[in-house]
Amino acid sequence: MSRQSTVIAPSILSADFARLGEEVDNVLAAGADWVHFDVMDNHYVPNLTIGPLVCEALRKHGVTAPIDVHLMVEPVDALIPMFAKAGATHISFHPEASRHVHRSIQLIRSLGCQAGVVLNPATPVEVLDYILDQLDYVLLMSVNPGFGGQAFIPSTLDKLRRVRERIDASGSAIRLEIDGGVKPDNIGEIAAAGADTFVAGSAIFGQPDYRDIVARMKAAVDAATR
Ligand SMILES: O=C(CO)[C@@H](O)[C@H](O)COP(=O)(O)O
Repeated sequence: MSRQSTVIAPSILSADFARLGEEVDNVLAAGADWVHFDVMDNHYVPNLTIGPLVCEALRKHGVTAPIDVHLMVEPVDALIPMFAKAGATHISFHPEASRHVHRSIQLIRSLGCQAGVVLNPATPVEVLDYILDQLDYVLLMSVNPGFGGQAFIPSTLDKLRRVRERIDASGSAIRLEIDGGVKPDNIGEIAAAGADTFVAGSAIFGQPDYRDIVARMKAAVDAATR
């Protein structure tokens, strides 16, 4: 398996927004690798969150870590340049929300960002067939998008294995990211099924000790993949 290095990407959806800069500083100082930035439009998903201004504010605050923007919006193309300008390093979108998926991927890459597509729990993996060679990462949703704090959908494990097979067969360094219901007690089996990049919101934010929870997650991944 051509697994990439382990990345823990806390979803700021579960952070205290009144203290966002401090929350992000603390979680990065605790050993997290990326900032996962959930953008919801109350149209593609039934919730409304944050936009490029907040991404830019984190950069101005001094955040230098990768910012992994997950667009849960429809349509997607107009927001891509705005997030690239605001400091996003990674931008992913849902294929159902773009009329021209290949074009949206090319747009992300043309702006110097890493491009990902996001598969909902009911989106078939075959959607990757004609775009995998254009992607830097695939994000599998293990909950229905729109809210933090939901339970991991178990059938995602089989889907992870199927996507991992496709990535390995491609021979390319494509990351496999998982998002939704990731906790210290299931991250090991999720890693064993093929994920290397782990989004976790409610499991991290709100915990008394970010360093402890991030370390426990990384240790569980190591134990499951060594
Ligand atoms: O994109 C989403 C939800 O749509 C996720 O990023 C969640 O925010 C993850 O939260 P937890 O399931 O880890 O609490």
